[in-house]
Amino acid sequence: MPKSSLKWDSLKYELQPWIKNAIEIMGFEHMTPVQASTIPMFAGNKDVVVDSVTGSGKTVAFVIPILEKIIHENAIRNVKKGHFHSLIISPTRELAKQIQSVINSFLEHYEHDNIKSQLLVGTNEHSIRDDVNRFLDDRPLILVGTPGRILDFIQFPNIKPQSCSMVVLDEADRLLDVSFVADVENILNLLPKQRRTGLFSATIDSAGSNIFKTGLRNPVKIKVNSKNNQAAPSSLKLNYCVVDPEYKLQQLLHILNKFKFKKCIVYFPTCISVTFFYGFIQHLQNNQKKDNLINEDLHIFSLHGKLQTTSRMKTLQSFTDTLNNSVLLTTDVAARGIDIPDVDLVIQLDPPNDTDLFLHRCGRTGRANRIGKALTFINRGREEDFIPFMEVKNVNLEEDSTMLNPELTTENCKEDTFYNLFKSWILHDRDRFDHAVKSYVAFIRYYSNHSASSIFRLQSFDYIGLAKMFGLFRLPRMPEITRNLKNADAVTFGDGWIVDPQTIDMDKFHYLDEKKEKKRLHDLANLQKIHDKKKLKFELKKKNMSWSNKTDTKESKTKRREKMALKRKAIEEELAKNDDSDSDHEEVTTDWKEEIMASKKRKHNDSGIQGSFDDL
Ligand SMILES: Nc1ncnc2c1ncn2[C@@H]1O[C@H](COP(=O)(O)OP(=O)(O)OP(=O)(O)O)[C@@H](O)[C@H]1O
Repeated sequence: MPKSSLKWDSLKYELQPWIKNAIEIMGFEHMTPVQASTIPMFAGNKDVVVDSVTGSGKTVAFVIPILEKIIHENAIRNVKKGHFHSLIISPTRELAKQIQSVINSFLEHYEHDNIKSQLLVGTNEHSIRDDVNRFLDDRPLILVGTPGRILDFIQFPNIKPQSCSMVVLDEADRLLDVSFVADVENILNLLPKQRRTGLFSATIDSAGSNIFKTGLRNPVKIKVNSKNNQAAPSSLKLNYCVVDPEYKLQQLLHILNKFKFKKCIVYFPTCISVTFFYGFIQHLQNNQKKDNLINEDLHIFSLHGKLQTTSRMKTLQSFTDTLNNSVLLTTDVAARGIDIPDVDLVIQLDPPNDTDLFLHRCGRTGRANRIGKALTFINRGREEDFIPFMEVKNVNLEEDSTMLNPELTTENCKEDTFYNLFKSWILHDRDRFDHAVKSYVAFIRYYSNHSASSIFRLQSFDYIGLAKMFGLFRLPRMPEITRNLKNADAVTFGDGWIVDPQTIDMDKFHYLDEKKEKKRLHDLANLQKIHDKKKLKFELKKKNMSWSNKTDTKESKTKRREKMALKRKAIEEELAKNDDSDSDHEEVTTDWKEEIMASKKRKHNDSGIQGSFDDL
């Protein structure tokens, strides 16, 4: 698009003077291409499906049409108490809050205070009833929130969705995937059919035919790629480097220590790994003077979906407000939509298990034509196929190993003081060990769900390297490891030990927490008292059974119970039908008994000793 056609004056839609004023004060000299294409359509009478790269200004492209429509439809007068004019749905609380602040930054320039917005996100601080009361008191015209909370809210008797005339699904492909689509459909079914609908995302094609579930009417598709037809903006440098899993954390610290940045977002695969590594990194910072492993001036924050809403919002704000050397350790909760202008570096410790998320994560930097760098760690070996795989999706990644410490490879690094330090931190409190094991197991689970499963293969995974990255000295017992780890004995001390088992006495490995330690000692004493060999075997099995097997057993138990209940119901129905037929009764009873026998047999077969690892 030529620059002249991006002048606000050239827009084929006359904006309200106060909106023009707001745009000028916000310093938006030109429209972005997506704004130039979307505003006249959406503010006119068209439904839109907008597919535009990350950081290209989609929020303003739907906020301006909503504000314009409110004025044109005289919603301030026409929308009665209990009704609202527009609804914006977002997949995360953080994004919903951010959208609301963009709306408010426009409304600051409106001469009256009768256009208001309200945030609807789940929090412990106020209930839906509080949201409803506030809504009835404040009479906001625009609602912004997450699907679950919005659905609960609009089903309240006092809330009348009949006047809603505009609805926006931001990150629409995410809102239409399995985890949200049912709620979103239910919300849309409660809204009037005569409305304008807008779907926005940088990866909208992934929504496939689900976009038709949104009740679009003759939509216009607006697509804005970057200059070279790439799926990422041209201001964003996409790099990768090949690393050995066991040195990943050290490489990350090396980069954070050695390179200058304002804000850096580091993506971890799971919530538990964020808390685990955050804990260790905090320890390194507290001992910075002694160990000198992390720069004093780094400000480290952690954010993930298992934290309370208020704490999440506060962390994001602190990260935004810290101007230099600010590092956010996070998960995909902060992958989509989050707009923090000064983020100049994104690091992914592993590619995400959904390839669309790769673009969203990278897109937290290089926004609105600012320069940004996104670096992805790829495990040496099979994972290197990820690069050509992404090329096919119009995502070109360039290798850049210049930020790495070349000493940190399995070949070069003989004595690993960092690993020893990590290990001794874990050995200080058994809770840390439990945490490490859980994080490790969660990672394997995460890895096994990769959408590109031919590249991210459990069969060729470096389980020992990963265990070292988590500071573990013994592999947890998992079927995935037993099945896939070849030559375990050659590289370990046997029985899952990565270090010499003589050096760690598991019976003396204690919890700092008094209660936990008391229970551990009590269980240990009980175990020592058992002289009956069979019982001891059983208790040991219970204690050492692998984490994932425990879950599997629980799951299969529930499944079996459900199956039995269904069977019982079917038999009862059958009996009721054939009340007077003895032979049939006999046949059914036999069948029922057989089922019980088979179930007992199954239980018996399942009860072989599973493992001898002393983990969870
Ligand atoms: N016309 C404009 N000129 C300059 N900057 C703009 C303009 N419009 C929006 N921006 C800025 O661009 C940045 C990115 O905008 P926004 O968050 O809407 O992107 P997005 O396309 O929704 O990205 P994502 O797909 O990652 O959600 C914001 O900081 C916003 O203030």
